[in-house]
Parts: sequence; structure tokens; C-alpha cells
Amino acid sequence: MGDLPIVRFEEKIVETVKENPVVVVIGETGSGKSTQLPQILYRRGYAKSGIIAVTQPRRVAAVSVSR
Ligand SMILES: Nc1ncnc2c1ncn2[C@@H]1O[C@H](COP(=O)(O)OP(=O)(O)OP(=O)(O)O)[C@@H](O)[C@H]1O
Repeated sequence: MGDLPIVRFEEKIVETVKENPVVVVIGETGSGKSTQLPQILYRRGYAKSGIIAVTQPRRVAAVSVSR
């Protein structure tokens, strides 16, 4: 699989998350927000100091992106 568009913004996202208590990421459908953001935060160690929670409008979608 090729890289999703969000991957290019990883450094900017991590930097912004570090500096702000709340961050809103806006991007096109399929740009990788739901599937990549939790993995980026996991790789950067955010699961060590807290939990990474993933919400979706439907239960099945929430469970599948959390795996
Ligand atoms: N590493 C990858 N490379 C390419 N495509 C991927 C990869 N991982 C997941 N995908 C696919 O890319 C799409 C990314 O969707 P994702 O739900 O993350 O986007 P999104 O930005 O959250 O979209 P939406 O705004 O519609 O929720 C999915 O169809 C998924 O199957």
C-alpha cells in the first residue's frame, strides 16, 4: 500500500499535539485521519503516558480502526 496523504504531515501533527491541549485535524475523506492518527500517536509514545481513544459514529468502525 502507498502512503496516505496524512503521512506527509506527521511531524507537523506531532509538533502541534505537543504544544496544544486540543487539536482538530481536517482532511479529505480517505486521507488517513482515522487509520493513521492513532498509529502516529502510538509510535510517538502517547500510549505510555495515557490512553489513545478512538471514536467513530458506529461501533463496528470504532472497533476496526482501534485494532
Ligand atoms: N497504509 C495505508 N496505505 C494506503 N491506504 C491505506 C493504508 N491504511 C489504510 N488505508 C486505506 O485508506 C483509507 C483511509 O481511510 P481513513 O478512514 O483513515 O481516512 P479518513 O481521513 O479518516 O477518512 P474520513 O474522513 O472519511 O473518515 C481506507 O480506505 C483504508 O482502507
